[in-house]
Amino acid sequence: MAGEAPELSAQERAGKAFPVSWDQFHRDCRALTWRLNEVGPFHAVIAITRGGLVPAAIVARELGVRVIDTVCIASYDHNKQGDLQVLKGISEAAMKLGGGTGKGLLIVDDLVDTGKTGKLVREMLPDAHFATVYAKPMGRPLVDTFITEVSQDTWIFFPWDTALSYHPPLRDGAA
Ligand SMILES: O=P(O)(O)OC[C@H]1O[C@H](OP(=O)(O)OP(=O)(O)O)[C@H](O)[C@@H]1O
Ligand SMILES: O=c1[nH]c(=O)c2nc[nH]c2[nH]1
Ligand SMILES: [Mg+2]
Repeated sequence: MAGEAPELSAQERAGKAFPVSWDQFHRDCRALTWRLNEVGPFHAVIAITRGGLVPAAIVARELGVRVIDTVCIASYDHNKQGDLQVLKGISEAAMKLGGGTGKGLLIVDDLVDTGKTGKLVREMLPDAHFATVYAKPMGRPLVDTFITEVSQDTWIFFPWDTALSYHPPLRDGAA
């Protein structure tokens, strides 16, 4: 309606920014794998797409796991969370490897925020190990292993979503 303030996106509501470079992300994924190496071995990695694909590739490479499956879930349209949509479920072959409950499977995602995505996948694989690179407080209880916690009012900017651009000096009012 005319005159109404536009609804803020999740990213705008977050307020604080946590930009992550490719280099930092690779290091954080390696650090995550050091921890996961103590927990495994794992029969397969289940990547929550799309964000989980990048850490899943790095973690699987480091752990020597060659079976990788996806569970395809969409929730944030750009940066606003809508209803969760399962676009593709876990394959029969991966389900079999996890004995139907996910035992010995490793679920990987880039982050947990509200925890809605993680909760849905945990329900599909209750005995799997769930790992994320980053965690916000609301989603943290759902995760078995993660590397860095950021506050709930922080938006994480991943390298595949961003590009280098000019940033004005602080004294000119830049955040
Ligand atoms: O804990 P939650 O509040 O559920 O949010 C976390 C999820 O949100 C992002 O995925 P998104 O749905 O944006 O899709 P994408 O991975 O394809 O970018 C992120 O990759 C996590 O999967
Ligand atoms: O790029 C992203 N950064 C975030 O902090 C976030 N939270 C949910 N979904 C997200 N996507
Ligand atoms: Mg995702």
